[in-house]
Amino acid sequence: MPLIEVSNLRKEYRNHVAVQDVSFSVEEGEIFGILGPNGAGKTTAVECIEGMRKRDGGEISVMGLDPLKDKDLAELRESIGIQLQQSELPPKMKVWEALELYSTFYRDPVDWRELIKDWGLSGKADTAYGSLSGGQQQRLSIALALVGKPRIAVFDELTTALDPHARRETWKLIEKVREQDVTVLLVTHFMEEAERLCDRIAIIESGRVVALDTPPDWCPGSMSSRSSASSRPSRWTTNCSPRCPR
Ligand SMILES: Nc1ncnc2c1ncn2[C@@H]1O[C@H](COP(=O)(O)OP(=O)(O)OP(=O)(O)O)[C@@H](O)[C@H]1O
Repeated sequence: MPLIEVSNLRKEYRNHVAVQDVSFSVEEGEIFGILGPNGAGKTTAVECIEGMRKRDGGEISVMGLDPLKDKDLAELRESIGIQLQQSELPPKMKVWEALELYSTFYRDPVDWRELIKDWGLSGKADTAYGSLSGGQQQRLSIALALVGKPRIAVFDELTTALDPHARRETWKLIEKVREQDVTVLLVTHFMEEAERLCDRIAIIESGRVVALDTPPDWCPGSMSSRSSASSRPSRWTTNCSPRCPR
């Protein structure tokens, strides 16, 4: 049984339909990518999965739990690690303070001192969040997502603000998360990132899944009859992968 199953998800904001019809499933142990241009509905879709937003239609099952049901949601929050958004921590909060605070959110948290070691933050425990480099902030973000010993981690544009070197370093960390038996849902703008990391990807445009595949089988040309390639932002309009069969 898939760990996450999304069927015909729909979400509206007032009179704007952000997610029209999104369906995919994620198997345990996968790194599953969600790729698409700005405003496509990627974040909205993952927030419905996390239970941060209430869907307007369709079905979602995460480990057999329905994020719309309050009883299930409490259980779900114990099992999903959600990445910190950049503005969520006060700049003066120290690394250890953030980890200790997050530990209080979970029934059975991991010892945050181990996370500091595991995620390369030794020597930074007393450093304020605002004084960390971009890469260090992302390390903390990953560590915070793992405090509750989740089965699923959701990373939404974790590498967008990073330079290419820090981005590649962060890719290694995402692989390390998977090695710890955590299933990863990864929202990204970068095709290269999806190709490098993901077992499968869903490409979302205008609130719909327009391609669902393993990265080597996917290429922008294969979508030309379903969407306008010229309307895609350059950040994710890449050439086909060298592994692309076309
Ligand atoms: N709280 C909100 N209220 C109203 N409209 C919203 C809200 N959040 C998102 N939207 C709109 O819903 C659509 C989908 O937004 P969403 O953030 O899910 O897209 P995205 O694919 O994650 O985009 P990005 O890559 O830019 O983060 C966009 O048109 C956005 O403007």
